[in-house]
Amino acid sequence: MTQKVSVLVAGSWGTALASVLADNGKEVQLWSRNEEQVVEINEKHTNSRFLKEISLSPSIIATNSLQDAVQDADAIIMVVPSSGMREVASRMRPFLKKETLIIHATKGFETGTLKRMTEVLADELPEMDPKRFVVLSGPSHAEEVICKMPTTVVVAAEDLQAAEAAQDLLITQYFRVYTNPDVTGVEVGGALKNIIGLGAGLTDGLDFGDNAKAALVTRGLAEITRLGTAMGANPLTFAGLAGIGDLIATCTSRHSRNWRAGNKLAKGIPLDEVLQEMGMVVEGVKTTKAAYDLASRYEVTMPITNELHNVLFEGKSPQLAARDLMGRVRTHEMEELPMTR
Ligand SMILES: NC(=O)c1ccc[n+]([C@@H]2O[C@H](COP(=O)([O-])OP(=O)(O)OC[C@H]3O[C@@H](n4cnc5c(N)ncnc54)[C@H](O)[C@@H]3O)[C@@H](O)[C@H]2O)c1
Ligand SMILES: O=P(O)(O)OC[C@H](O)CO
Repeated sequence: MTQKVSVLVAGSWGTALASVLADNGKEVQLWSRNEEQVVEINEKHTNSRFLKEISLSPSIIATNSLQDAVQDADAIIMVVPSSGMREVASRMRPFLKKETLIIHATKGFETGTLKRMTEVLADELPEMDPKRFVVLSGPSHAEEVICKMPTTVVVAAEDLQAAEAAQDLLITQYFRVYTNPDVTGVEVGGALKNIIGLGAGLTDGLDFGDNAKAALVTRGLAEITRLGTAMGANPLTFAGLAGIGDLIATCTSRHSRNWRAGNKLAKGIPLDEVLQEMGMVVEGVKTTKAAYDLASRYEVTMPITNELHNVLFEGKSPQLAARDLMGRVRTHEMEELPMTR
């Protein structure tokens, strides 16, 4: 029997994942709260606001009804920005079957609570087994996936069967899906790489050069690993797709919203104007604040996050932030490894 999969919501990434599912022969519903967008997807098979000039499979059915999208679904992929995860999860709860597989592909923490997205899902969907919540992450820009360009991602769940079920739903010739049991690591890696993506956009915008960007990515990975490990992640996860893989994509791609936002900040455009101009979610901004607070909660040193926080929210100039990063007290590369003289 054909599996029914619903994707919530019809932003860039949700639409690209709906497309992968349709190519994989699934019966796909794509939920949006925007009526005009639903009509456009069903009648013209386009989603022009998010993915210009792309024709979608006519088999993707858009709907405005959350009940229709949720009630008969074998699997639901949640791709709402982190700011909307709790609201959408709570609204779908009355219609949800216990057996439905819940996957999320959102990269961020909840503002205020600092919770990971599977923790927010566990709060709002208490009838569901949290071990079966799956997170999908990795280097995957919607603009390339929608064109069927070769892409690899990782799905993580505590329950291997749930991760494999997600893998089965999505794996295609051009979309290769790996499994990983480390939910915390995959969620933390996916969220924190956006901070470094913003920093890479700033670095490139200030013409700091390739050495500086390589340093940012490498030392960024060090602080992601430090916080992630303190939160319970396996450090090896950060050497994988949800860590270094996604850092490379976000810090080097012209598609990256975080890189583009950082690049605009380097031109002196104020943050609120940058976000307005982007018109798409830039998760790294809220994640910088969350990571700054998490670093304090877990007593972890995160100098890049700290300086980016000062640039975004305290009015510090990026040039001064870079100077202060370079001028930090001297240290050795692997803090955990003892040095001998
Ligand atoms: N775009 C990508 O290539 C990509 C790739 C991997 C992961 N992601 C992650 O996916 C998530 C979504 O990103 P995106 O790029 O698709 O965003 P987007 O800006 O393209 O679209 C977001 C959509 O969510 C809708 N929305 C926001 N709040 C909502 C709410 N409370 N209820 C219902 N709808 C709501 C908006 O109207 C919009 O349609 C982010 O966490 C992002 O980091 C994006
Ligand atoms: O466009 P960005 O910077 O939000 O990144 C999108 C994806 O997370 C890349 O894997």
